[in-house]
Amino acid sequence: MYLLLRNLKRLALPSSCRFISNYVSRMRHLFDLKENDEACRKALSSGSFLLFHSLSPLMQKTENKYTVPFVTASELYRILRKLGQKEKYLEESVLLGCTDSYLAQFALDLGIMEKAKAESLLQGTFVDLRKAFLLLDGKNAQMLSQAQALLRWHNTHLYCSKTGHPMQKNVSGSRRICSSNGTIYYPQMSPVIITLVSDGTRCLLARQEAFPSGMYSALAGFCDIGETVEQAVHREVAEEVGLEVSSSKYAASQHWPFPNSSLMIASHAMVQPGQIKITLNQFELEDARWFGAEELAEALRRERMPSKKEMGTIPFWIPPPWTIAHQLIKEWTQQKQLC
Ligand SMILES: NC(=O)C1=CN([C@@H]2O[C@H](COP(=O)(O)OP(=O)(O)OC[C@H]3O[C@@H](n4cnc5c(N)ncnc54)[C@H](O)[C@@H]3O)[C@@H](O)[C@H]2O)C=CC1
Ligand SMILES: [Mg+2]
Repeated sequence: MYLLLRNLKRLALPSSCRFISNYVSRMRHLFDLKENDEACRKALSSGSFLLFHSLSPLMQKTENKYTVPFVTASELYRILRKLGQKEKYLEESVLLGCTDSYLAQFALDLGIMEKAKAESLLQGTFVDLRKAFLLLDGKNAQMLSQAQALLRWHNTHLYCSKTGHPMQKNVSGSRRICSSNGTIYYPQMSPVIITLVSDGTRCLLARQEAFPSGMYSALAGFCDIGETVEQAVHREVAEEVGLEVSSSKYAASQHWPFPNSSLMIASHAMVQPGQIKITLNQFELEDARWFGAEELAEALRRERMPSKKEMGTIPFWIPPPWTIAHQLIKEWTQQKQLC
């Protein structure tokens, strides 16, 4: 009965597309591809693919612009053959989404193949994702973030953590199943808070030693088990800069692939009146400072990471426009300049 209902539901999908919005019908189509291995296998043969090598995405440069190409299935079959792989390798792909015309989009890592040969056949370069993020716009970066996080999760969950037996991925990559006892594992994300602390006239940005030179960002930190988002904001600000938050307000969220896969939950926070003395936690941060609206407005006007050659020394700069940190800084600065 269940199977009959499932099949009827699946059969009903294309005709129902006439009555519901494109978005809803695409989401139903994707749900079907995630749940149904046969449908997803079929979608692989007409889909398009973002390619990675050892988790570094393929990028192509045309004039001064970097793009992230989607390679068609037929082109990919041809390249796999030239790299000595069988067509079956396509099933290592993970499903990302689908186009407005229901063509499925996947990501595939060619890490077991020769990198230089793959780059030459694909006329592109596999670029470290952190570097790629500084060269791309928001839409491309968000797609790469999702793709790399999913590929990484599969790559690091080859065995069941309970039985030690190998796990198999379903065709879409929405889960892995233990070959011994059937336990299902789903891709995981860690909740991370990111908060822009303000004293009413300035806001606080900080940098870690590992950040690129000159870059400052909002305070961020992983949520502890058992904590609410508000508690995590309170604790992280106290831990990292020794200040006490009096209120915080949710702003937005963003998926972030580093160091594994995080859901960044962004907020604006205020400190207790008069509490503005920063006590830096030197295990976590290299520096933290208060910045005024003028200084931030200037940083927002700069499009990209400043070049050393142009500027002599690297001035203060903030994360790229599509990052949630940038969005928080922009919102705060716009609000201050309206006042
Ligand atoms: N998208 C954006 O605009 C921004 C994103 N971020 C991201 O926020 C994340 C968290 O920021 P941090 O200041 O590094 O966090 P953090 O302040 O919690 O410190 C990191 C330390 O937390 C510990 N930790 C606890 N749970 C962890 C987990 N699930 N995974 C890894 N480490 C864990 C580790 O000891 C690690 O060294 C980073 O991944 C960073 O890339 C940071 C700033 C801007
Ligand atoms: Mg932190």
